[in-house]
Amino acid sequence: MKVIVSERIAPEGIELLKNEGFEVNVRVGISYEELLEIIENYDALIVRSATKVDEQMIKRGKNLKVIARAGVGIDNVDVEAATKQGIIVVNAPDGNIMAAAELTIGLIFSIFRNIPQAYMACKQGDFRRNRFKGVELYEKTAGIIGFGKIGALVAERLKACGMRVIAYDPYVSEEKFRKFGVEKVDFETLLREADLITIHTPKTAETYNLISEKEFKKMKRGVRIVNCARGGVINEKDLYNAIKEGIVAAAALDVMEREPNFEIEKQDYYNPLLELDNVVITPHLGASTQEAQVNIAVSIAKEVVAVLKGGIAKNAVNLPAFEKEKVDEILPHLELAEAIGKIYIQAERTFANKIEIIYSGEIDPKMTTWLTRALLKAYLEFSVQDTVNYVNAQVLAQEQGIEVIESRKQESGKFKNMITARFTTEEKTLELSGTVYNNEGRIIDFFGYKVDFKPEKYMLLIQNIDKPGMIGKIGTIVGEYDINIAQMQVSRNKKGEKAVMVCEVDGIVPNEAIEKLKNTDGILRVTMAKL
Ligand SMILES: NC(=O)c1ccc[n+]([C@@H]2O[C@H](COP(=O)([O-])OP(=O)(O)OC[C@H]3O[C@@H](n4cnc5c(N)ncnc54)[C@H](O)[C@@H]3O)[C@@H](O)[C@H]2O)c1
Ligand SMILES: O=C(O)CC[C@@H](O)C(=O)O
Repeated sequence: MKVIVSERIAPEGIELLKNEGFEVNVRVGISYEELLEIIENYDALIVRSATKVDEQMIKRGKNLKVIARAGVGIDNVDVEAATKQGIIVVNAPDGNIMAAAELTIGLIFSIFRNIPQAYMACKQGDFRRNRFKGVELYEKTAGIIGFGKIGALVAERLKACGMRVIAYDPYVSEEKFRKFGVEKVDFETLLREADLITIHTPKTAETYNLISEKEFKKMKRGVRIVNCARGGVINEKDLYNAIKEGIVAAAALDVMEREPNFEIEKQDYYNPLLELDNVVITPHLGASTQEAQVNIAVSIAKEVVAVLKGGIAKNAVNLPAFEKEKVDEILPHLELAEAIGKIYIQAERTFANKIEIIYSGEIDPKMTTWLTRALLKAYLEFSVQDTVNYVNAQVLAQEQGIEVIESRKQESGKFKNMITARFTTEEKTLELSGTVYNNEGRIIDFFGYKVDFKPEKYMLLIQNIDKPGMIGKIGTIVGEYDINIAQMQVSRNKKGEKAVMVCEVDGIVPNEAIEKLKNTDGILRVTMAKL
């Protein structure tokens, strides 16, 4: 597997990838055109904020399995195009939040006390301090737009400076505002009341140019503005005018709509805001601390390893999200859902035109889309040619004409939680159910037979007539092929009628042995399932 890294990330991440046996090509500053030429040779692409991963790049990346954004914002990656191509997009949502919050605070102090300007003057031998009289944060109102991870860290710090903190974020619970002691306000109130406005939203269609001429006109005269989130959220031309008109006293921007190439020492980059003395500009430094860079590189490398090795990416952005603490909880459920999909398709080998998945009891509703995808992925891996993964499983199922119905039930009988999948084919409907207890998935209903077994790597699934001697016959035949039976579950609904046996075996039972088993008196069906 080959990984290309197009921007500078900490060596700890590169080492981690190499130690996992991947070939890592670090090409810091590679041009868009060159990356386009070679991207098809790679399984993973690691970028920061400067590499444009657009639809064209993604289409050319025929072998890409994962695009990793070493940072938070993924606006430089066409996630939709990646999803369509079944490419997992991962980011590192937490690694640099403290770094970005602290830079924000630094920029706020800079523009309240003119620190960069005073420093520049001193460097030039001018120590006159009267030009740099600032204002205090104490008892002023700070307006935070975007009360997410970084917004909340900034709020805590500004409160410690004695500021009144108000925030606008329609997507955050009242509870979070209460927890941080921050006043929830609407957008208009924030614009009207804030002495400081600091932006912490992602760049989306909704936030693009969120602060433009109209908004500047509603602001307090003398307001100060910081953007350490994403360029484009503030309309730069309108900001320029608002500063010239004296509405905005000072601004600090770590991000801009068009950013220069951060790898080139000197370049022809022009932005009129650079001409204004009361604007402080930094080169997208928010994430640039030693700690954040190591955090991010390691986190992203782990994600890439997980995807390339067929595991689960914790920070996949084009998959339904769940909190990181939930990983341990979700994993056994995911494995169980996959096992159900794999067992059904291998046991029946018949296309189901309808799959109903019923989640009962204590299963976090946020998990269920993942579980459904896991089940479909496992099912489809046996029936479609394309590479199936969590991202494209639902789309592929739809394309295959499978009606997928997901539902929830409160009661789960004697089990704490239960996943039931009902597969409907042209002829019949079959059910498989499982539960997770003690962090382990177990199948509890095997096509209408009550069982209790842990899905294992190799399983021999047998339907037989319930009569004496069957277990012995099966053991003898697989034994002839040097296959050991590690465990066996037998279940019947009525004495003397049909029964099932699920045998955990130590390896794949050869076809010849399967044929022998099928020709044995009393055995109705035999399949080998590999999970
Ligand atoms: N300068 C840097 O180097 C740097 C470093 C890290 C993060 N960032 C950027 O900082 C921003 C915030 O990051 P985060 O980790 O806090 O993200 P987050 O997802 O935790 O928080 C973003 C918040 O914005 C809110 N939001 C979305 N649309 C909104 C709207 N229209 N109005 C108001 N609020 C809205 C969301 O509800 C969310 O609470 C992102 O843009 C990220 O890319 C920049
Ligand atoms: O790559 C960087 O340094 C910027 C990171 C930052 O903008 C982010 O969104 O995480």
